[in-house]
Amino acid sequence: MLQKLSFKRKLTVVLVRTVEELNLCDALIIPGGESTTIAVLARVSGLLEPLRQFVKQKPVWGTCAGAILLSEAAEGCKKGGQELLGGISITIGRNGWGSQVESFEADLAVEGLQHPEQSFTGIFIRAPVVLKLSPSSSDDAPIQVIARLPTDLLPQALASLDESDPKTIVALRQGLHFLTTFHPELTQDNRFHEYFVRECVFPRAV
Ligand SMILES: NC(=O)CC[C@H](N)C(=O)O
Repeated sequence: MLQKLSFKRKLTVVLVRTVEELNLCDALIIPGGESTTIAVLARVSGLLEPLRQFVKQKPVWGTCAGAILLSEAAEGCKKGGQELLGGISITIGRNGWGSQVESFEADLAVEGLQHPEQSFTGIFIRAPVVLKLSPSSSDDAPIQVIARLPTDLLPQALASLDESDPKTIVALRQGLHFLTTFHPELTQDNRFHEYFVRECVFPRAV
């Protein structure tokens, strides 16, 4: 998705599996998958602490499981809890829309993307739900909501939610950090990738 974008500046994409590869990067996307597994693999490959340091300094976007790892607190974790990287001051709930069979797609209106008049197809696969926004100190960057799930599309169990409830938030940004609870990379639409690079990565690159 990133390689299909064209910017005036050069963008080099690296797959990160080691500390050496991480050290090559000015920004990082943590993909979806399974957040507990990603955390365990990060620990055994010696990446957990380097990732925590990276998150403190550089732009990071987490999609779905990646969004869980970027959250300061998570609910619905396996016994014994789960290691997180933190970076975004929210509490997130794993598998908040239900199991795999309750995965769904929804057309989202998103501000800040190119061609904002065109909706974006959000693909939600055992997606997490934003439970609480909790900026802990006045030093924290403000949390900016980028997209919400329209209340008429909410799963039955959540249908009565007020549209300003944090649970309707499906994309948000705090400073250099960005999360989507759905999977933009599973569409052919790279406007979220363009947004992340334009808004979070290039403005601070020297
Ligand atoms: N599509 C996904 O990334 C699913 C995330 C997964 N349910 C988790 O809790 O880690």
